[in-house]
Amino acid sequence: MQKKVQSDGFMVLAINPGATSTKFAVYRGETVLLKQAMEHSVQELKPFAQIIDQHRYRLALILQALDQAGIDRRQLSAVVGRGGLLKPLLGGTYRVNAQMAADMQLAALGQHASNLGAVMADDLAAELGIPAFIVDPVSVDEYEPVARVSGLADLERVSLSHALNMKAVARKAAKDHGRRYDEVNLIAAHLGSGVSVSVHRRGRMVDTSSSRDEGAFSPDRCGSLSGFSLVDLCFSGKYTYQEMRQKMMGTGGLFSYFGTRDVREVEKLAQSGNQKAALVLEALPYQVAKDIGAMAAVLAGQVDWIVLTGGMAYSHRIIDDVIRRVEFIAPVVVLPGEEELESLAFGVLRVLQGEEEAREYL
Ligand SMILES: Nc1ncnc2c1ncn2[C@@H]1O[C@H](COP(=O)(O)OP(=O)(O)OP(=O)(O)O)[C@@H](O)[C@H]1O
Ligand SMILES: CCCC(=O)O
Repeated sequence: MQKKVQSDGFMVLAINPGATSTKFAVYRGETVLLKQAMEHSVQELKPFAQIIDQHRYRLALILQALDQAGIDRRQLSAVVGRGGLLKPLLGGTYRVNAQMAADMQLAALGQHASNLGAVMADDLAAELGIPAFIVDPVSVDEYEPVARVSGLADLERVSLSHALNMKAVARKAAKDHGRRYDEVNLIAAHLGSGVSVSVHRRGRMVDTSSSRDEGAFSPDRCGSLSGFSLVDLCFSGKYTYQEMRQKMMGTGGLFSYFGTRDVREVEKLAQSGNQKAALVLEALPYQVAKDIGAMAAVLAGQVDWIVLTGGMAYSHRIIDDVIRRVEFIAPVVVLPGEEELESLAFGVLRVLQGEEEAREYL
């Protein structure tokens, strides 16, 4: 496969599929040429039985947007997608190969919108004869053996998290302080539709919690629950297996209390005097702070910075309460939103420019 390079740098399309949105951007070198987020309504995605079935539909929307913006896709040097629920792997940039595409189609480790990223990138790259990549997928696993022990011999703790954004903001926080990611100790918390809290010890993400199955709840995920109560609910006959999984990730968290995943709507409820909303909005940062405290113990208190990121980091009500509870541990850096498209594109640029080797997925 030939490397296409324009006179003014490599041109990369980055694709970040979320549960209800597809974000994408085109970069020439480090300059962004086009950045868009398309929202998908529940109605729009209803015809697709499985999340992965949406890949052609979402890709067609991106190609339409490129045409409308006058961007010739034949000029692209590479396509990169957000990496999904793959086998556990080290952080870095991976070439999409047949094994990865097949694993994403099968969704053996579960359905997740990020599974679309590799498949969409691969589809377009194959048409254009250019390489497809993913960077720091949700299954980045840099745990040490001690972090894998769950306390029940049947089960092992797994590393599934918002690795892409947390590694990106951890790198940024280190760089902004004149340090390298691999020489500092950080705790990064991604506060989005899902919450992940992670420990970064000298460039490796050695422990995480994720509201998908552990730790703080989030706008639509329930996080840790009382084990006995959960088992009772599963066997109560009230819900099917699929419904219970949906409760853990999709209709849990704030959604289960208020029927919305939007923190701003719950904030409005609280401001209008709804006491339940005020209480649940107090519990969310309380639980995030508890996770951060636990991760500080992983580092034996040797924490350079705590970094808070994700959409909820725009909420003063939430973020100020987390800061109040954890600032005794280390200085807190707030980087609201996400750096995911940029991190995807820059991860690939490092490979195209020969600064880093692409990893092979086995
Ligand atoms: N300005 C804001 N103030 C308060 N909350 C906000 C604001 N902007 C976004 N949010 C909240 O952030 C959450 C979504 O965050 P984000 O956009 O990072 O998530 P996502 O990309 O949908 O999912 P994920 O981060 O789990 O991949 C929503 O609950 C939203 O209401
Ligand atoms: C699957 C890990 C990240 C998330 O909760 O979405």
